[in-house]
Order: sequence, then C-alpha cells, then structure tokens
Amino acid sequence: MSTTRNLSESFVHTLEQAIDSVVVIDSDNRVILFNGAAEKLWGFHREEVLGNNVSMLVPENIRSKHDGYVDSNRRTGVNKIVGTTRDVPIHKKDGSQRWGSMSISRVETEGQILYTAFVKDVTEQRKERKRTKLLSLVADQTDNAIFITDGSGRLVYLNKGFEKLFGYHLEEIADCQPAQLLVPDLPPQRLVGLQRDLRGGRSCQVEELLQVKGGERIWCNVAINPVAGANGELAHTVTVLTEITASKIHQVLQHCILDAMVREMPLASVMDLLCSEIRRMAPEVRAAVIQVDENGAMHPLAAPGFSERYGQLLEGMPIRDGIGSSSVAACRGEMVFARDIASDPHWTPIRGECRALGISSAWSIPIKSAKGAAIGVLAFYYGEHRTPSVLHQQIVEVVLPLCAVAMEREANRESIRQLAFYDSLTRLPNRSLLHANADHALIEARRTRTALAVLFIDLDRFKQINDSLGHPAGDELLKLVAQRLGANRNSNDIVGRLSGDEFVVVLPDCDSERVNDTIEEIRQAISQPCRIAGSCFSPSASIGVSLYPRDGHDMSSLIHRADMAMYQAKSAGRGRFSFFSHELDELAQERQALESALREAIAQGTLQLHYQPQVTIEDGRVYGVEALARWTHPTFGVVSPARFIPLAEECGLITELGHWVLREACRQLAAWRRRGLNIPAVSVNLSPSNFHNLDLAAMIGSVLDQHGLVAADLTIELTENLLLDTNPGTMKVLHELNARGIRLAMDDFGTGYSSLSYLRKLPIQELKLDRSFVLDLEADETSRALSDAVMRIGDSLHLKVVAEGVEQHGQYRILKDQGYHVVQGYLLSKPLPAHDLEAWMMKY
Ligand SMILES: Nc1nc2c(ncn2[C@@H]2O[C@H](COP(=O)(O)O[C@H]3[C@@H](O)[C@H](n4cnc5c(=O)[nH]c(N)nc54)O[C@@H]3COP(=O)(O)O)[C@@H](O)[C@H]2O)c(=O)[nH]1
Repeated sequence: MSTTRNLSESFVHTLEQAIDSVVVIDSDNRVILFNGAAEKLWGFHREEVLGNNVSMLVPENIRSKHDGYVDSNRRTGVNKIVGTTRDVPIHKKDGSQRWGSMSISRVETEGQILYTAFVKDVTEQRKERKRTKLLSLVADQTDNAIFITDGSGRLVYLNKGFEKLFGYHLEEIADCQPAQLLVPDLPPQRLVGLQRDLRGGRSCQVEELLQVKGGERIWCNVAINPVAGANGELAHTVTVLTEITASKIHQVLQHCILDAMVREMPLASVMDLLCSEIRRMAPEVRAAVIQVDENGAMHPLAAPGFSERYGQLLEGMPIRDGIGSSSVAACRGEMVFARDIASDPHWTPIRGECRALGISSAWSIPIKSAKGAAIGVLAFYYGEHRTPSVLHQQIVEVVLPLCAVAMEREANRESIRQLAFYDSLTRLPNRSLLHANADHALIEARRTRTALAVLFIDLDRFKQINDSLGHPAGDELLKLVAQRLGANRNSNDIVGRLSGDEFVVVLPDCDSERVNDTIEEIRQAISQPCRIAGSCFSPSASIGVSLYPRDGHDMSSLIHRADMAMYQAKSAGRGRFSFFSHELDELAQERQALESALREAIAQGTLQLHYQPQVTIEDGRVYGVEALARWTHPTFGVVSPARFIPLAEECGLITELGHWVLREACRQLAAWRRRGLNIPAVSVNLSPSNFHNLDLAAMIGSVLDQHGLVAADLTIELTENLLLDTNPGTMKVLHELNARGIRLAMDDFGTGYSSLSYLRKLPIQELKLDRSFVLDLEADETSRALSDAVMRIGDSLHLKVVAEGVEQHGQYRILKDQGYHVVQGYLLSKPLPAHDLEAWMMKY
C-alpha cells in the first residue's frame, strides 16, 4: 500500500479510469495498482491482490520463470518484455480462463523501476480469429468452389476449390462478373432477375451448366447468398458451387431418353434428342448414333451436327475391321479412338469425306445388347485433334446403357410388330397388316378418285409339291414366290400373304394397262425355273383380279371377288388369270348354295348310290358292282358326282361322304344277298383324304361285321393322286386294309402320277384302266398300245386288270385280245339304282 503512495495521484487516477486492465508492480514485483478493469478481468478484489507478488496473476506454467524475466529486465534493461504486446492467458479467480492482450511499460519513479501491465480482454476477438481461421481452413479444404463478390459483383475472394474446379486464379479474373464468366450464354433477363433477388436479400439456389477455363462444361449446384452491409445495402455475395456433373448427366440424359421413350417418339428422334443434349453439355463434341442391323450393316439414326452427307456415307456400310472408327468398333465390339484421322489407317478410304465434314478426331463406342452383341455405335467427333475429356467419358458411361435400352426396346417392338403384322415365313405383311394397308390405299383411291386393283394369287399344285417334296420344300417355294412378288413393285404397291399359298397384291392408282402389265410381270417372275429340294421346276400361279370401284367398294369384297376370279382362272387351267365378273359372282353364290345343300344331304342321308356291274371276260360271270354316288336335289335337280365330289373335297365333306357310301354299299350288298342275289363284291370309291383317317380299317371292319360281310366282299378304289400324298398315315391305313383282306383297286390308271416304283410298293390287287384309253381303242393305235401296256404292267405285278368305260363291242374284243380280265361300261349297263340292278341281274 505504501508503494501506491509513491505514485502520483493523477497517475493512479488515470490508470483507475482506464478501460483496459492495469496492473502496476514495484521493484519487488509486488502489485501496487490493480484497477477496476483488472478486478473484473481476473475476478479478484484489489485487496486480495495488492501487496502480493504479481506471480499470482501469472499463468501457472510460466509463474516460476516470471520473476526472473522481470528482474533480468530490471537489471540489464534489455527490453524483452517492455514495449511488446502479446496475448496471454488470464486465469481467473473462479478457475475459468480468458485471454488478454498485454503490453508492459517500464516506469522509473523516485529511483525505483515500476512495471505497468496494460491488459485488454481479447477473449472474444481470439475466438473470432480462431473461427475465421477455421472457416478459411474449411473454405480451402472443401472440394466445393466458393467465391465472394463485392456489392458491385466484382470478385474479391475465391477459394482453392474454385481454382481447382474452374482453373482460374483470383488475379486473372478479379475484374470479371462471375455469372458472365461461368455461364457465357446466360440470358440477360436471368442475370437481371438474379441481381434483383440478391439486392432484395434473397438467396438463390440453382443447378447450372458452367464453363470452366478450358471451355469444358460442368454441372454445379450454385448457392448464392447476399450479405448486407451496415446500411442494408448489398455488400457482398457468397457463392458456393458444388459439382454435380456425374449425377446431373445421369439425371438429364436419362430423363431426356426415358421421357422421349415414354412419349413413344421414334427411335431416330430419341437419338437425335440425345445427341443435341450431349452437344449442349459438351459443345466441342458432335455426337452421332448408328444402328447396326442383324446383317451387320450400319444405319445412322441421328447425327444432328452433320450434313446429310454423313448419313449417306455410312448408310448400309458393312461393319468391317478396317474402315472408320465406328465400323471397326462395331466389328470388334470394343471402343476405338482415332486422335488424328488424317494419319489413322482406318480412315484412309473415307478421309476426304471426313475432312469435308470437319472431323479431326473420332471416338466410337459400341452399343451392346443385353446379350453382348454390338447393336449400334455411339460416335463422338471432334473438330480438333484431342482426346476425350473426363466429361465425355462420364457422358458415354451414362448414355451407352440408355442407347442400348432404347434400341433393344425398338428391336423388341419391331419383333412384336413383325410377329403381329408380318408373316414369319415370307416376311411379307400378314392378313391383318395387308388389310390395314389395303384399306388405307382404298381410302386414298376414294379421295383421289383413282382406280385400284386387287390381285389374288394362288400357287398351282402347291399341295402336291408340299406333299411330295415335304413341308420344308413347300416353305422354300413360298419364300421364293414372296420374294419374286415383292421384286420390282412400285413403292405404293402392297404385297401380302393371306394364308398358305395365297398372296394378295394391291395396286393403287392403276389403269387397266398397268394391271395387265403387272399380271404379266408377276407371272413371268413366278415362273422362272428354280431348284427346290434338289428338284428343278417352274412354279406357276393362278391370278384373280378385282377392280375398285367397279367390283366393290370395300377391301373385303374386293379381295373376296379377286379370290373368286382366281378360282375361275384355276379351273380354266394352271398359270392363268381371270378378272372378276358378275357372272362369276353368281357362280360363286351358286357354289355356296350347293355346298350348304350338300352338307345337308350328307347329314340327312338323302344321297343315293347307283351300282354299275363288272363282268369277267373269261366266263361272263358278274365280277362285282361299283357303287357310285348320286344326288338329286329338289332345287338343283340332278347334280353330277363330277361336280359334287370335288366340291365335297374342297369344303371338307369328303370324309363324311366316304363313310356314308361305305355303310350304304355294305348295307345294300347284304340286303341283296339276303334276297338271294349273287353279287360277289362291291367296289367303293374313296378320296385320298379318307385315308388320313387312321381308324379307317377298323371302321370298315366294323361296318362289314355289322352287315355279316367279309373283307373279300369289299373293294376300295383309290386314285393315283394318292401316290402324291405324303401323309404318313396313308400308307399305314392301306397296309391295314390289305392285312384285313380288303381288296384295293387303283382307279383311273394311266391318267395321273403313274410311278411304277410306287405302284409296286402299294398293296393293291386290281388295276382299272381309265375309260379315256378305252374310248379311242378302236380308232387310235396309241390308245391300243397304252391299254396293252397297262395290261402288261398289271400282269407283271400279278394284278387283276379291269377296263372301264367299255361301250362298244369292238372295244370289248380288243380288250379281250389284250388279255383283260374284267370289263365295266355302258356296253353291259349304266350305273343303276339298287332295285334296277336287281332286275338287270335277273335278266343277265
Ligand atoms: N370319292 C368318290 N368318288 C365318286 C363316288 N361316286 C362317284 N365318284 C366319282 O365321281 C366321278 C364321276 O362319277 P360318275 O359320274 O358316276 O361316272 C362314273 C360312271 O358313271 C362312268 N362310266 C361308267 N361306264 C361308262 C361308260 O361306258 N361310258 C361313260 N361315258 N361313262 C361311264 O365312269 C365313272 C366311273 O368312275 P370311276 O370308275 O370311279 O372312275 C368319278 O371319278 C367317280 O369315281 C363316290 O362315292 N366317292
């Protein structure tokens, strides 16, 4: 206390008033002044401090050395502590700590050296400094780019992240407006709006495509925060940029493609959109997408940055390990990069063209299907010699699977479309698409008042080819004909396969001259010789034609009428054509009515059988009778079997009819026998399709049993057409019949497919010489020679030979001389109803 008294009152007063803490120590280092601010800082009352060694106020870790420092200064005057300012920790009475900025003054008064410490509480400033240091640490350590502008928008700060991401240093861009630097194409109105928001204190956050120093673009999330000055004006803006390129590329491109796909845009448009989007992200790239078809030919889908020449150059080019990057990439199934196409050997053949297109480097990446096949190529072209950047690689990584999805989806849709609308064998439009296209053509014809022709084309003898050479050969023929029909057609012509061997060609906008020319072209084309399944032949087709508007006003009627005309052509002979006429229509309608009536007659059993006797030449005895179907209809009158048998065959009634004849003939034979009439056997005609029924032998067996007959009582007559039937069941059935002892006779022998080797394999017992040979027997030597040959064949195969259609005694004599065993014909009797035959037998 006494020491304080040594200080002038004004000095003490001044120090007491000081805002900062003041501690004065005497030559013994005892505190002689401890002002109010110091009391507050340390938390001690001055009474607790005054007179004590100052070390009580000194932090513990330097307390032991403290007196030494001061004494040394006192002795030597070396100014280590005086005049300096440093931060020192202040340990408060309550144990807490604060920081003070301490400066020490040395005062010599009345021969003693006093030290005055001025201590300013800097605890808060230190905290702030630390925070700021940490903040700048954060700013520089983060990957985010941060920049600060002043109120006028001038850059005043940018962190290391900015330098790293954008490649700029503050000095080189300090005078720039960051918005214009980073988004050169930012529309002025957006900039004005942004500035308005910031001045209004509103922060803003956007995702933007920004340009880095080299011109490349990156996607960033941009958060701009305004910082207001003291007067509320915009003092600074703090912008934090986070790079989101990878996820944004994904998001933008995925959205671009998937959205386009959802909107059912055509594949080429989807790819066009994609290429344009790539260009927006990377203006230095001109992207193109090329499709590779199943035959390995390239088809450019989209190349928006190029002239038409690009498409022309690549269209149809085969993928090959040698030409251009894309072709090679697709061929090898791996990416190909040509840094300088001027010196790249792959580009030699098309170098000139590429120079004209402004391409210096190219990067081609194959687009692969889920199964790993190259279904396309994504190509990046550059105007300068360069390598793909990281951005380009990121884009490719995202785009490739999307392209593959879009292409495969299109391929799937195409194959579904193919399945739904195209015939899988010939690849021609099927019935549905044919009708749709034809309907469309008809609407157009109606609108333009032009004529239209429908050609119905049916292959001749297709069934025989199919049956004799097998179905694969039939398929081959259909494919060949489809190809021939499609060749040389006008782009508007419609060609389709209706079913089986039926094709339709629709010729829009055609006059009668063109119809005739086209028919001739088609006939010529179809009939070109070809080799199928090792056999060489010239196919032919029957063609029916209907014309719009003359023959009908809707496509169904026109096709139906062309079909009718085709029947007409076919019945006039093979390889012909016929135009629809209304007479034909009447005939067709009549045929339709006849078909219904026949169906009814078979169902109701209103058909009849007539019987024609056969006589053995040697002894004149009745050999048997042939049952022949007869039909008298209330309206149509007597319908010849030559008409209703083929009709029954065409409309699938022949099996039923055959069964009826069999049952009726057996019933009649049994009835005659019961009345004592000695008829040795009955012959029944069956059509080839009857032999497709695998139960035929069993069925006949049960009919015979039912009527108490034996197998030898029945002869089945079959025609030579059966030899063309490749149905595997036919032979089986024939052998079963033979095994049961039922006789088989080859009818109409000599008129059809007379293969002797086949004949030898058939289990037949009888040959029937066709009556056409008998007709000219007397006048024509050739007929005689033929009938003689047939007899020799029969003899050599140990067959009974029957001559039918014998009308004249002369014919009878010749046949007898030639050794024929049996005769049948009007000379003996016409086919007779059952009771008339009975009468004939009585008289005979
Ligand atoms: N699948 C079946 N086919 C049958 C059946 N019934 C008849 N037919 C076949 O129809 C064709 C025409 O038969 P049809 O008019 O009965 O003619 C037969 C005889 O009437 C006729 N014939 C007999 N003798 C003479 C004659 O001296 N002169 C002359 N001009 N014609 C004569 O020949 C036909 C004999 O037929 P086919 O012996 O079978 O060749 C005909 O192809 C019949 O086969 C049936 O029920 N099912």
